[in-house]
Amino acid sequence: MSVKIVVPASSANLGPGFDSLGLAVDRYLTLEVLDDEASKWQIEHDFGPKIPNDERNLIIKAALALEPKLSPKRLKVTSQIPLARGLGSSSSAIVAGLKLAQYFAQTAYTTEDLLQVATKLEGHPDNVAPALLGGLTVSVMLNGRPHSICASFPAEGLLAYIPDFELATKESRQVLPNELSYKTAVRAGSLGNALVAALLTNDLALVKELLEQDLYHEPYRQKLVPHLQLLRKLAHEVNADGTYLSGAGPTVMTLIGPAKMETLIKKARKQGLTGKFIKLEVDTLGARVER
Ligand SMILES: Nc1ncnc2c1ncn2[C@@H]1O[C@H](COP(=O)(O)OP(=O)(O)OP(=O)(O)O)[C@@H](O)[C@H]1O
Ligand SMILES: N[C@@H](CCO)C(=O)O
Repeated sequence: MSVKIVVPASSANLGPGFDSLGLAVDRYLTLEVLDDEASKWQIEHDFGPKIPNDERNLIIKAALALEPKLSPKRLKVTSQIPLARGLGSSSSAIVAGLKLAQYFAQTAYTTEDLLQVATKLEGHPDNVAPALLGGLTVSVMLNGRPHSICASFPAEGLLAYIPDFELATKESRQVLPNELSYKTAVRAGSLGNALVAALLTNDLALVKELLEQDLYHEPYRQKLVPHLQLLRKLAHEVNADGTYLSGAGPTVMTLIGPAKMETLIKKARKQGLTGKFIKLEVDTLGARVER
């Protein structure tokens, strides 16, 4: 009986929800077990030579982080999630490895166990939580452990603009400040609080305002993603419902009804934006094992 693990992509931050809010979306990484009693760890993929095919691969490293005694397997991974684009590719790989270990381990690991290890490996919970749990997640670290509250998401459509260049999270985090002034920190926190409240009460008009008011990361990353402000301006012209930097970028996400998407895409092409547009929906299931 072949085992298949499916993990959704994720879009983190949602502006002022930096390092806390995340949303699972309907593009997937699929991990297949070709041989569950192999002589050594192997993983087939088409991500290119930079990605290892042995136990150095992030998927296998995540599996062994949870269950070090896991016996070697021959795996195959395919993915619709572009690497280093701000759609949670690393988190999808980590969660896939943890689900693999959970499936084969003798120990009954809980979802909370997986979230804890995933967050440790990724460094923050806002991509791994939606990848694991699905939907919209609001996460916080308490005593070194991640806690994620799951919620539904009010928008009726998502349009991602994926530029044709990579932006590694590590590089994108290097431009962030070490601290903020007390006044800015208080303001930034109130914007994030209000965004969560607007999302949980389906107040889309308020979500639209708050999504674009981040003070934690977008102002500093702007120079790395110059297309963000242009797309935000064009989205306002078609009366979309808010635009934010997806994760560490360079992908930009716009909340927009399907009927307006083509108009926005045409405007963007006229302005010389040559990246890929993909229409997305929220994934509500999160990571799952399919037989
Ligand atoms: N399926 C995979 N298998 C193995 N390694 C992967 C896989 N997907 C991502 N990675 C590793 O993660 C790196 C990309 O992670 P990074 O955090 O920079 O971007 P991201 O996760 O795509 O975007 P973001 O975290 O901003 O949403 C890749 O360069 C690769 O090293
Ligand atoms: N919150 C993270 C998401 C990317 O993994 C960041 O913006 O750096």
